[in-house]
Amino acid sequence: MKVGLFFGTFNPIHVGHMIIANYMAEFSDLDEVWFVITPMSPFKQKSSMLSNLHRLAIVNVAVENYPKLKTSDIEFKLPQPNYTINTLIHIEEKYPEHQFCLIMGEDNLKGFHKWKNYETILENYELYVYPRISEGKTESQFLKHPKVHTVNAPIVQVSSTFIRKAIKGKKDISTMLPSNVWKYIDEMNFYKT
Ligand SMILES: Nc1ncnc2c1ncn2[C@@H]1O[C@H](COP(=O)(O)OP(=O)(O)OP(=O)(O)O)[C@@H](O)[C@H]1O
Ligand SMILES: O=C(O)c1ccc[n+]([C@@H]2O[C@H](COP(=O)([O-])O)[C@@H](O)[C@H]2O)c1
Repeated sequence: MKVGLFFGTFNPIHVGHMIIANYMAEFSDLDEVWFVITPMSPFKQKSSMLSNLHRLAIVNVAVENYPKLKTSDIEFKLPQPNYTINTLIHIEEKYPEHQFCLIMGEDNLKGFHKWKNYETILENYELYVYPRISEGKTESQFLKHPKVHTVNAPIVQVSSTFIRKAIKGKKDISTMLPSNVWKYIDEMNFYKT
């Protein structure tokens, strides 16, 4: 089976993430998309971060009605910050029967040369890149690379930061999260203080 790995902190997961995962699962040759919940992303500050288990629980709620979308907690036991190359090695060992690819926004591809062992990643894994509005230029070595595939998924400009702030500000942004996720977050009183 061909599996696309979508890495993120998902604090919380929102419709922007869901639409990309759904589009990849339905309109590319990927059989499944796995959300890999990252305890600590190498370049991100931990601001108002829910625990790993709570973020995983929210993503589990989000995917419960989509058989092609799954979650992975493989990074929970790996050293932090979580470098994707380490996770890929572990996931290959755990699931030798699957072929793994990376799902990445064009914004992340712009900074990909800063990732740990990015050359090794590119040599060994296909990258499924979706468009995002962002500053700067994507290096042509990446855009032209035979392992990089552009997938024309819709652009949705929502972020977890926006959602956290909006919930704290008592705004009703329920349309920006899957409805069962909104219900769960609301019941658990996440991000309200
Ligand atoms: N609206 C969106 N559409 C497509 N991709 C997104 C969107 N928001 C985030 N991503 C990408 O999804 C991956 C995981 O996202 P992440 O969990 O960091 O969410 P985020 O919304 O960027 O979070 P935060 O606002 O807390 O930084 C990252 O590679 C990120 O660039
Ligand atoms: O491996 C790296 O060097 C590396 C550097 C930056 C980001 N990543 C991965 O990319 C994911 C998205 O990154 P971010 O910073 O956009 O949240 C994050 O969850 C990490 O798994 C990985």
